[in-house]
Amino acid sequence: MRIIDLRSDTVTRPTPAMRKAMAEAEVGDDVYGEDPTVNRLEALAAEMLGFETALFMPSGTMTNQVALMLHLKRGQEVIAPEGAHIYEYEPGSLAVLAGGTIRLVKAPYGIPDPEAVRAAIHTSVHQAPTGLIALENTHNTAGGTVVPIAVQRAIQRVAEEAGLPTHLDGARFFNAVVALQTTPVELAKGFRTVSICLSKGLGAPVGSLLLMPKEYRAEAWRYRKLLGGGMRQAGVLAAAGILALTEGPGHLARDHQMARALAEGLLRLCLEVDLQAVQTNMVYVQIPQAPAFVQRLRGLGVLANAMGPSRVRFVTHRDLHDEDIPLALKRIEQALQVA
Ligand SMILES: Cc1ncc(COP(=O)(O)O)c(CN[C@H](C(=O)O)[C@H](C)O)c1O
Repeated sequence: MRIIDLRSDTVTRPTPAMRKAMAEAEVGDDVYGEDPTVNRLEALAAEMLGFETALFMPSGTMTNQVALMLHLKRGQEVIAPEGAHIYEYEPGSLAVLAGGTIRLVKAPYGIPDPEAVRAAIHTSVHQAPTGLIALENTHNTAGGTVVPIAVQRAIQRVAEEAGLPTHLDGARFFNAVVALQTTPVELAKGFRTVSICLSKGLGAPVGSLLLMPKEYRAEAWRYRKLLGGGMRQAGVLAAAGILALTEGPGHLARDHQMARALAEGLLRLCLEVDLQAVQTNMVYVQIPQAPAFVQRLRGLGVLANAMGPSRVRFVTHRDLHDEDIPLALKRIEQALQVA
């Protein structure tokens, strides 16, 4: 039975072209800055997003956390949208590594109100001083939803008026670029730092990049080393990362179409799906006893994640076959009947 893996776009495996590039990659010791393929990847990412430099790291958690360490002094607070990954799924790293706290602001569909962000900025001596404003685009737990550029700009203005830096968790940055039909430079503009993942929808096996001004690089490099993220002949991974950046974005529109088709199919099964939130490659659906449902579904050959007691997430990605969505819907219907 073919297993249809809809748990996440992190499950994407390297393409044959990536494996060939990995095998042939020119490498050196990246801790000495001598891996030519890593250097090429970092220069390519910086050029694509309009930043002065980029640093290659093993995960998006690390690129986010190094950014938080760069921006926050101990005891400072980061303002972020409710449901932010840096709060929900980066196991308390903010407190452990940056020594910071977090203040979540309401963000329907992952979109905070700029005035709510302004109101959340701490100025009183009795409060943890705000040190950073972070956004997430696309926003994972809101449904893979997109934050409009106008809202990003408005929040960047709020930050600027308060003398605060901004960070973008762009784990699915290119999904937002495709959904907004904009350019990477336009979407990244105005942020002090941007984290992007190569290992999700873009298809690389490993890796993320932190985009930043060049004056941050030395400190970011040190934090990466401190966290054990200094890699040696990482060109083997960076070679796949280069293809992820050059060829990956072209596949994302299909992922988004498949998610839409899945969402419409789930609605036909009378399941509760907010179609307005299905904007990229994710579909969240309300299903009672979600963990038990996901287990039943696994037995029928479809993998998904329960993201709460009654919430299931399905994520589409480039490794899926065209027939996988109709087949998955048939199996989901069976899993519902068994309940
Ligand atoms: C918005 C965002 N920012 C950062 C990360 C962290 O990336 P990695 O540390 O997994 O490379 C993720 C991973 N998200 C993973 C997934 O969606 O399956 C899990 C939840 O951690 C993310 O969704």
